[in-house]
Amino acid sequence: MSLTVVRGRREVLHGLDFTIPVGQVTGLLGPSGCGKSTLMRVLVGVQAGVSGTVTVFGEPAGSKTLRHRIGYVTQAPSVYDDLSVAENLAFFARVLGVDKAEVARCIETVDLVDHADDVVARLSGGQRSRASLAVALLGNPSMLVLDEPTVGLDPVLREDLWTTFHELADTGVAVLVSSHVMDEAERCDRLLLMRDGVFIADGTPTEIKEKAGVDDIEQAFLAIVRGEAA
Ligand SMILES: Nc1ncnc2c1ncn2[C@@H]1O[C@H](COP(=O)(O)OP(=O)(O)OP(=O)(O)O)[C@@H](O)[C@H]1O
Repeated sequence: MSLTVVRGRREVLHGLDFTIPVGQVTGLLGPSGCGKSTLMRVLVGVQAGVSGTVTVFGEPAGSKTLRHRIGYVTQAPSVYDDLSVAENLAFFARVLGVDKAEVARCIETVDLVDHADDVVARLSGGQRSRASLAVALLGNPSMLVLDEPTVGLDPVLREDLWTTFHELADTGVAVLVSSHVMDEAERCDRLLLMRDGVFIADGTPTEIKEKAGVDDIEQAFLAIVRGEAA
């Protein structure tokens, strides 16, 4: 059954049907307030007011058995300012019951080895995002849900992060990345374009552009919206 979510008194997701494939980076793109974070909260099992059937690796979203299989990074930094990167990772590894050896692996994956002993408060915004991502990688999740992970980062850091997302997808992880900026679209293997709580397109960037008869995703988004309004 399709996914519908009511927040407060308003329905914010209206009957969505979708799958998130493993081994790919799926972009969830749409304007601010269209429902991207809500959809992500449903997948990790923390959203109330949900109707419909949402399964992740064959289990109902939010099942206890999925706890270690999903890594989630929200828009708010999820690391402690007064601990170093390594101390943060060691702390969360203990909380999650994950092997200590994981700490070094995750720090390496996000390329923070040179800053492992730096206190988070002294890191740049991009490095802080990487530290949050490293926490989400503890326990080797099969699915990564990343809510606007590249917001506010400079182009070089954004490029590096996208490379990391693809490397993770290449190991078989299902990577879901949200963004409200359409220029991130081309970096995704597949896109779910969202507006006002519905999907207006679902496909590869090339498929979506071809179908809309334009050569960039922002134009495709506008063409689809105008087409729907017509
Ligand atoms: N706690 C809440 N209670 C009621 N409504 C909410 C709540 N949080 C968000 N909403 C509403 O749900 C809708 C979807 O919000 P959501 O945060 O999912 O959008 P988004 O696409 O992630 O936006 P952004 O890109 O700004 O993060 C919005 O209309 C918002 O006003």
